[in-house]
Amino acid sequence: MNKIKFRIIEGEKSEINKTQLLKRIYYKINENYISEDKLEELISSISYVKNMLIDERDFNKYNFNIPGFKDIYREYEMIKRENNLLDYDDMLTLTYEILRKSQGLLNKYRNKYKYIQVDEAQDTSKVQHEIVRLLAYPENNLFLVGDEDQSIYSFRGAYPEAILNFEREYKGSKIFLMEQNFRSTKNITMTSNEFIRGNKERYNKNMYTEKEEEIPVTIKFLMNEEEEVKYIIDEIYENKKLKDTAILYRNNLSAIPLVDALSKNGIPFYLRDFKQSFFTHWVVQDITAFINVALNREDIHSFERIYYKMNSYISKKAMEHIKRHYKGQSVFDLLRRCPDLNPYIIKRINSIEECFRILPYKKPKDAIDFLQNQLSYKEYLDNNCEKMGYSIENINLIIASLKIIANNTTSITGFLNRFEELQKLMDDAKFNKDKDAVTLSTIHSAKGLEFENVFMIDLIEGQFPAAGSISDEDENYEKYIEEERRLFYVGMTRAKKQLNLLAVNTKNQERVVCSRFVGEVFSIVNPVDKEEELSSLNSYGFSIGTSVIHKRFGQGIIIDINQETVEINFNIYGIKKLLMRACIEENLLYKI
Ligand SMILES: Nc1ncnc2c1ncn2[C@@H]1O[C@H](COP(=O)(O)OP(=O)(O)OP(=O)(O)O)[C@@H](O)[C@H]1O
Repeated sequence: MNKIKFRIIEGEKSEINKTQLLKRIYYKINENYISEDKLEELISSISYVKNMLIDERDFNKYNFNIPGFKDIYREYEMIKRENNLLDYDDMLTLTYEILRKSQGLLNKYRNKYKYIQVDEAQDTSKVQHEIVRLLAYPENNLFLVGDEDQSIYSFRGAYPEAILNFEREYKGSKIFLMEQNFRSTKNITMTSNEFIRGNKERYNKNMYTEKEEEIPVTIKFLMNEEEEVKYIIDEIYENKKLKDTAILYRNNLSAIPLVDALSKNGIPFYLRDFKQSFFTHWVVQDITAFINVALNREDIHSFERIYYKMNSYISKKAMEHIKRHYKGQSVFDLLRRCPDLNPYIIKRINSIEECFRILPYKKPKDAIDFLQNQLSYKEYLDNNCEKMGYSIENINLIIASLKIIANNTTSITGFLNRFEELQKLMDDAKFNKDKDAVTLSTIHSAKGLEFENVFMIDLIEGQFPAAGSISDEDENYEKYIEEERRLFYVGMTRAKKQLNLLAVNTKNQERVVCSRFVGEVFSIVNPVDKEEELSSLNSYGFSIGTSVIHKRFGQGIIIDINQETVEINFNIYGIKKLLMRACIEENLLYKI
């Protein structure tokens, strides 16, 4: 038999590295460098295709938000095939292929393993389940342990349906529900149990605990992100149990203002799995380049990064010209000496230089607003983000995080220094793992962990559920929301004694809508008798001016009401007229 030697391309140390290879292919196909977050998305998408056993011909049925995805995928597969390279996902698909083709090998392994046990079955992918199915047949001595309510990796191919369809797929099998919770107080167990019932794709479990009720689940609506951080710090000072406290968030970016505030207050923290990609993100690099040019008009490298991102009408040819003649002078002086410039362009160069002259005198946060508006960087982002495959919501979140750092500094040099300090603080925080320190983590990374005291923060629509690439008109929207609800549930069930859910009214000075999931928990911890609610409604329950949360439309204010209908001005969806009885009977509307 011919032996083929395969090489694995995973990990930084491998001879041929998967990420390097994908970066190269992306560049070849798109003639553009791939950013860190896009690279992550590309890797997940390839994993998804492999793990879900998706045929290339069906790619158009899926929403892969990566320019040239099909061509990148083909090229990646071809290079691996021609060079006998494998990534981790290929190890699964290849195993599956070999076992299907070679009856001899399949029999060998079937005989070798009489009993098969699978843990974390909710995170097991379709191809993994298919391999298990082949190996277990015909005895089917198969035992899966998992919790479909904690399945949070479907974006990279986890396949919880295998648990849900188990009895149908394996005739004569049995399901045992493990309903006793040994971790959390009664308050937390009952609230999270009720909450996850909002999902349909699940076994109907009745989680219970023999622990005491203890502290009720707390929901706080805070004015803004500064108040949110202040609230957490005050609570931590009161409790002082650093090691037993975790602050959990949906989006890695939420860590930035936290780190800023915790470090200033001398509270040690351990940062799980933070991706430094924030600091190297192209938007962050653009903004620092603007500031660098403002501080030093001779900084040609920073200028080259941004000259075409500010509506300057400076051509590539002019840029090449100044690079050729550059000897450490001001880029603006050089620009004015370019040949063939018309008076309009010269006027434009002068006005841009004036903006860069003013910028250092502004407060750091105003400086970011200024470069966005006066130097038209915002317009550049608005016009180009979607074209380049980035969601503008995400880009705005990144800018909002920068503004929070900026807001806590007094000069733009102070801002740049703090920015560097934060990078170092976050880098060093990974060494605090076993120290007496508060844990900061995304919910994804907190899976499997537990803490006495848990804060879930930034619980606002757009962040949780995240503003994904999926619209609410999409047929898969409900599936998407169910996955987000499971993630919320994973966060809630990390808490042993105290669970604090925090939402803000404004972020980056803009009104935001509280997460629908907070609304759902709110109605669980503040139950109302429906009949009583209906009769009080007829009199004074809800009235014009009452602030409400609607499960579907988020936060709003009642502007008109009668016995049958209620008219609400929603922050995001505008004015809607709804049937009062349906809102109450289906638990859709809550006062806040
Ligand atoms: N039979 C038991 N008696 C007492 N305590 C238990 C028992 N089983 C588990 N525990 C405790 O309950 C907590 C949760 O257990 P464990 O982490 O094993 O559960 P899990 O199902 O993996 O949870 P999750 O999937 O939510 O992370 C731990 O603190 C563990 O020590």
